[in-house]
Amino acid sequence: MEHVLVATHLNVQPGECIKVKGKIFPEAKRFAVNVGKDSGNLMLHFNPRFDSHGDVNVIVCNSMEDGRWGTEEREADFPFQQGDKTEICISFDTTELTVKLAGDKEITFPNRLGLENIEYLSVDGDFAIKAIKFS
Ligand SMILES: C=CCO[C@@H]1O[C@H](CO)[C@@H](O[C@@H]2O[C@H](CO)[C@H](O)[C@H](OCc3cn(-c4n[nH]c(N)n4)nn3)[C@H]2O)[C@H](O)[C@H]1NC(C)=O
Repeated sequence: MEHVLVATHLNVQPGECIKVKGKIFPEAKRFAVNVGKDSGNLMLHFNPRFDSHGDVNVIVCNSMEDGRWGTEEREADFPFQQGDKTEICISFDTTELTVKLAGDKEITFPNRLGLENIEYLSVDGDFAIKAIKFS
């Protein structure tokens, strides 16, 4: 699994926002943004799929605990286009994560791991990162 970016020791607190700006490859099949404690403990695996694992234009969200995937949640909205620039903003509190997307779309996902901060961020797949911003 190739990572486009891995960042650690971030200590992002509840209410703060992790902004990931970039460009989706023209022939993108999938990309993913992962946040959590480390690569095996993810509060959120945010995985837009253009055509991957049999999913077409679906956002798959999941968590991972000690290397084991949790139960997937699939989102109806798909505000992504291959070849487009996009920006996602991830924030969290003790109960849930919020992902702000283009077009004022918002997706929430339960904070299943109950983590109190985000130390780890990784981005992988068909996505060219332009900027990462913590605010
Ligand atoms: C229907 C058959 C059994 O269910 C399927 O089981 C697959 C394997 O677990 C599920 O795909 C995984 O879903 C995980 C989230 O729940 C992850 O998205 C996992 O991908 C991990 C991954 C791949 N990559 C990657 N980087 N670069 C590329 N090409 N791939 N990086 N991380 C995917 O391989 C897939 O989402 C799931 N589909 C359904 C409908 O449940």
